[in-house]
Amino acid sequence: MSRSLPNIIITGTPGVGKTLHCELLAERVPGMKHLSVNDVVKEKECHEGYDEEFQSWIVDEDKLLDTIEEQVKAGGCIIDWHACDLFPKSWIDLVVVLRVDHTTLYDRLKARNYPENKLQENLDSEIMEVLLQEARDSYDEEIVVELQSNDTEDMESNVDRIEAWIPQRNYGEGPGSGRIVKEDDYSDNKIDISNNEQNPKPSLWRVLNVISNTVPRKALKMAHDIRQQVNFITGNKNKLTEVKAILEPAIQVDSRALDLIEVQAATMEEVTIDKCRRAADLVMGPVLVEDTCLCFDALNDLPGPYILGHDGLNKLLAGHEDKSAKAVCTFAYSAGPGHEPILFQGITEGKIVPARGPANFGWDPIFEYEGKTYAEMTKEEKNKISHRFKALQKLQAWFKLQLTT
Ligand SMILES: Nc1ncnc2c1ncn2[C@@H]1O[C@H](COP(=O)(O)OP(=O)(O)OP(=O)(O)O)[C@@H](O)[C@H]1O
Ligand SMILES: [Mg+2]
Repeated sequence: MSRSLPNIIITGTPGVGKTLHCELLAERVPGMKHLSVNDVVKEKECHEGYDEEFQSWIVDEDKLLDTIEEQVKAGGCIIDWHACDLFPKSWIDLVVVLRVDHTTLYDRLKARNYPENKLQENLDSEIMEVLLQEARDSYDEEIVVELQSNDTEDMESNVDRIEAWIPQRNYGEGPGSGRIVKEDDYSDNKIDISNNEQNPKPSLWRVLNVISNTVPRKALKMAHDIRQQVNFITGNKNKLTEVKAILEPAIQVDSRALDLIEVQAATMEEVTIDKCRRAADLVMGPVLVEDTCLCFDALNDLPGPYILGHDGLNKLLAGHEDKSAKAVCTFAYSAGPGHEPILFQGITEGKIVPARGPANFGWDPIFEYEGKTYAEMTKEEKNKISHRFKALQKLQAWFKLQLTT
């Protein structure tokens, strides 16, 4: 079926400005209509209910396509949604992927009161070019264009361009018939259609990260399937609280207290690796173990893993001018029995001082960093600079990488 006006998808991460662009275009170009998938899903009940965890409607894609088919086939639709791969190729003449600087996106999502985890997931998605990749994977390269949407100037120029690309002609008659973007259009670098081979294919990122008010069913199912979970082996409640505060909700942390005898080994890394292997065998699944130590510069990194009481630690340094120390945290993760543990280490440099602050977590009162002991800091302050935070940051980054490969 031919159509005299094209169908355009305007896609991108939540908050890039899809709706704003669609509304402006629909106002400007006679015959073009704004088709908001979010609205159709809710008004025509093209969903299978509400997912509380992701706070999104689960879209029934078959029902959605049936509902809009007639309208789209007639042409002149500006389709507004963050997913684009479900629309048949024969329906679509142009795919515009809006992009935005992540600081600008942060401000826009913050203004919408997005919770921090949802905000972060969407920012990650934008940085990883998830939707651009999805568009390139789903449609012919020459109909996919990337446009910046940082400010009103960008928006005006984008709308001018798209308007200029809508000539009256027959669309939808075989491959390329509706091709309205030509090589010359890419000359000023505003539009980049190059296939970026260097980027890892972020197919799993998409399902985890683009969390909006409506999500495709298959994306939501996969998001649940690949939720990350680890068993943190510890009997120390304080450590568990810190690890949960830093890793959740991205990675669900369950805890198990196992009695693991520590081997005598030359380095703290060897001790941690051995402990991790034995924990994975016992739990028969993914485990995370942790070791913390204090290393004094004046004592060639002793006492290391041999932790003494506050007094003992202070006395060790009594005859030394140099009170500088490193707090070292080493996590080891194993995916299960037979899987080689992977280490993540974080180091915070400070100095040893007479105890200050509440004495309810190990040597926190005697380790001073930039004028405050760990014990004098709030949990939030400590969790931004601590050796444990730095190690967990590496662990988080590694988990994310696993999802993209
Ligand atoms: N190019 C731009 N210049 C200035 N402000 C913009 C621009 N694009 C979007 N905004 C602003 O950012 C906010 C989000 O825009 P909009 O609602 O159009 O995003 P969206 O992509 O449709 O998001 P969603 O996927 O959640 O529906 C709005 O307040 C809008 O005014
Ligand atoms: Mg919108």
